[in-house]
Amino acid sequence: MPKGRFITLEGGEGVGKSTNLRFITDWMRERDIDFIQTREPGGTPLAEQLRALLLENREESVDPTAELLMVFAARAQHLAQVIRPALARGAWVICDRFTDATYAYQGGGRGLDRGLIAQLEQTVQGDLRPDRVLLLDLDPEIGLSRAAETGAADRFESEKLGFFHKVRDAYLARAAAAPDRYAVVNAARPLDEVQQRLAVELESLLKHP
Ligand SMILES: Nc1ncnc2c1ncn2[C@@H]1O[C@H](COP(=O)(O)OP(=O)(O)OP(=O)(O)O)[C@@H](O)[C@H]1O
Ligand SMILES: Cc1cn([C@H]2C[C@H](O)[C@@H](COP(=O)(O)O)O2)c(=O)[nH]c1=O
Repeated sequence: MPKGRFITLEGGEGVGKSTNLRFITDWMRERDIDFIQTREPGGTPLAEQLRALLLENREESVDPTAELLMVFAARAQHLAQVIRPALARGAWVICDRFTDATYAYQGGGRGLDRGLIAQLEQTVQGDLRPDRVLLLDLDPEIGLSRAAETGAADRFESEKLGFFHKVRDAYLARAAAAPDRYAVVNAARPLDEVQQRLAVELESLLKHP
């Protein structure tokens, strides 16, 4: 049976995830790879409803622990309904954000305890972790100005610059701690260069399951 791969695409706001997801899915289609594209928070009707609740701007401030639990509630549903079944049939899964975003946004940005995040990760995912995390890294000032061109700011995008520096630092710290599983891609480089780098990572995943 073919072995699926679990790939996640990560990074701060406006780093080019949507643009590069199109490149990645085209790359898979050209190789006749059985794959699904999905995202977090979201990926099922219930998880998409939780996403809308998490992203919408609201008067009431959101307690960071409530935010964390909503993220993991969406993830539990997404894993059960979409990710685990796809991997079980041998498909590749390319997911726009996953638990590294929780370590970066709720851990780094909100300052929640990493140990608590790790406990929830183990409870919700068991031993399942992405095979490769493609981390698009960019100075948040550049990312936010790119993101501003694509629409109105949601609840996360409305945070202050310092929040996004903490998010970036948390992502980079995770990548530095497990360099075999993370590919840090400089998203400040021209798009064709970014995509050449992504292609190298994808080829290596194809050759070395
Ligand atoms: N390497 C790059 N160099 C210059 N501009 C880029 C690069 N990558 C993406 N962009 C541009 O940056 C903008 C944001 O890209 P994109 O929407 O793909 O980012 P995103 O991370 O998905 O952000 P968001 O979550 O806000 O949609 C787009 O206008 C895109 O064309
Ligand atoms: C998975 C996950 C996501 N977030 C935040 C990060 C982003 O601001 C939004 C998702 O929007 P985008 O279209 O991917 O930019 O959700 C988070 O805070 N924690 C998470 O675990």
